[in-house]
Amino acid sequence: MGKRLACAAQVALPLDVETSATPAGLAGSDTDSAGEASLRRYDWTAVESQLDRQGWGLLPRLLDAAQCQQIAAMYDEAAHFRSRIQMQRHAFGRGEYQYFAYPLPALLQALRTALYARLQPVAEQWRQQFTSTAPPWPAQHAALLAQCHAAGQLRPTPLLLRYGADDYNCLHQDLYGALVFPLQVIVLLSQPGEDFDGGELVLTEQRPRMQSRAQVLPLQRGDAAIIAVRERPVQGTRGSYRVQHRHGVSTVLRGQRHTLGIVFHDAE
Ligand SMILES: O=C(O)CCC(=O)C(=O)O
Ligand SMILES: [Fe+2]
Repeated sequence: MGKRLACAAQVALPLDVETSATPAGLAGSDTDSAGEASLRRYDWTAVESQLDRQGWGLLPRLLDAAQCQQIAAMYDEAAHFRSRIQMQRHAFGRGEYQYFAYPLPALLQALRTALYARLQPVAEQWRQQFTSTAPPWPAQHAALLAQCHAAGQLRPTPLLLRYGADDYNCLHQDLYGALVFPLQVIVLLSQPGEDFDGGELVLTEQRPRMQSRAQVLPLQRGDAAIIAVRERPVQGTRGSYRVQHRHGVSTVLRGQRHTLGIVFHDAE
């Protein structure tokens, strides 16, 4: 099971409930180009500058209401998933989520591939700013997955989360192994104020020797948040330094909230 770095310390790894069946996912090149087409309408220079300045960026209405509904409904179809995690059992919070199995549903596969291609230049710029000795991030997501698989990170990380009243998600980082692509995407599938109240996505940032700052991300149904997985570089007077990030969800006060999480590296 992958490592999810919880509130302050690394916690015990959750036990997977393996599911045997796999869904019939269609991930053809037509779907992949549809994924690219849906991203073309965004101003990526603006998104990149949001990511650099605040560690998160927004893609308003990445999915329409029907697509949100379609993905949220998968939660009850066990064949889509490889494991189910009850957050309370692992002190991750309260509520539950499921990891998708390969092959991913076509829409999700297309989004993961197309989003990676758009985010790779940001990751690459961050890598260079960190003056890291790590190798460059490959341009294609398939090449990143090949690297993950060679490193023993074989299991798909995209997940579907379901929260009811009183559920919440502790501050954490989605690491899952040594190979960590620095950006991830969270799509809100439910409408705040209608489907649920409360349940805000929170991102904290911690600068060296400073107290943590919290940012609440303003999401509507279908909006995607791109967030830093672990850290981002900030330019200081004497070179770049690392700002640490964690994310979580405040308590849901009423109703039901679904989110789709897209992590680009696979899990140990
Ligand atoms: O439900 C949310 O908004 C957060 C989901 C999450 O932690 C993730 O996708 O990694
Ligand atoms: Fe997460």
